[in-house]
Amino acid sequence: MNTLPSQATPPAVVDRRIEKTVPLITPLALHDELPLSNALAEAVVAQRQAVADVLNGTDDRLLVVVGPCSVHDAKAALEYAERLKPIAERLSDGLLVVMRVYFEKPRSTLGWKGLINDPDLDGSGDVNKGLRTARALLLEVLAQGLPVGCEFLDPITPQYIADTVGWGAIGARTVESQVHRQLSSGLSMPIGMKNRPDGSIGTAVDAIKAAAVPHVFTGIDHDGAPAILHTRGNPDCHLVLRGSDAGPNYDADSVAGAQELLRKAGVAERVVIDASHGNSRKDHRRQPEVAAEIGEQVASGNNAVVGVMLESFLVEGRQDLDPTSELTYGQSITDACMGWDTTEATLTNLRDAVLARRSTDA
Ligand SMILES: O=C[C@H](O)[C@H](O)COP(=O)(O)O
Ligand SMILES: C=C(OP(=O)(O)O)C(=O)O
Repeated sequence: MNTLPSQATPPAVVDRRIEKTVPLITPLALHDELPLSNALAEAVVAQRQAVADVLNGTDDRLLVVVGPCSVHDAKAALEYAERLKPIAERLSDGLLVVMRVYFEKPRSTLGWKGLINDPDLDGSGDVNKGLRTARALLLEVLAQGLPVGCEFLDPITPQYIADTVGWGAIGARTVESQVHRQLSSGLSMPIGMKNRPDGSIGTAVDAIKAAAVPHVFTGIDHDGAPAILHTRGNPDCHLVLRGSDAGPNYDADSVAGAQELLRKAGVAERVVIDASHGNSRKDHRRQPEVAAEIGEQVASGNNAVVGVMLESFLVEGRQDLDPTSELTYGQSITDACMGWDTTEATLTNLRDAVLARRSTDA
């Protein structure tokens, strides 16, 4: 459906490159359709507090954000959640497991932008369907008893799903953006700020400082009406080291360097390390060894390492989105992921590292 510009605006100057506009469901309508029950809302509040406790060191476990690079098939993501839940429970003496349920993909140039943007995987861009599918899946994962982690990319979509999210990320490509820092200052959950793709950690530290304080910016309210949002500031933002185009930054010296930057900036010295992306040089087979090295730092007593991120799915590797062939069930269509067996072993090693750190601290 095309909308018309205001009578007062000469058509020659408006929307010259907008092909069409389609009405977007309001946040309220989506929440009414797919409500978060009181019981699940209480769970989300508790999950966010649990994440904050790990970040603040009042809980000595490791936060582990693990799951597919992106969700393209809700059924496979739910099967992943069903498998993850018992492992998360078994390892809960050392790990706080959050399932990575990523719906928004920031692209370096072009590519599929995630399930919210394009749920039919064909460029048709049915965002209303994407939001419905995403929210329904988030509710199902929560019902499994797992906290969820999402990247926030589009500044409007949080109004539709953020009530279900226990941990969020601002990605490497947007961490310098004022829009994303302002957004983070108003989000209700802890937010990980990733180092920039070129390796700049200072930019993520700046983002942590910027998001910690109140901001005023424009957005939409729950009714979908344009609104001026006044935020309170988010004290739970933290650094995520994800390596860079030039190579990894998970080694002990890089972590010490990052701690120094955080200390100088006057923010908490806590670091989550992403074992994928630049840290695995985008080779999923390296993630277990990266996680093992992170585990060694943890086991040797480094309390600044508070979390690990892993990209993992039912089937290892990745596949191209090719309209002429069937997709392999449970395999990533964005970055390559570890497979299920490797994931379970990697999580177990990380738990053992936490137990070793605990015995060193005792
Ligand atoms: O995590 C996912 C990707 O690394 C990110 O979306 C960038 O992907 P691209 O470089 O293939 O666009
Ligand atoms: C895009 C991602 O990571 P990064 O921002 O570190 O590239 C991601 O985790 O999906």
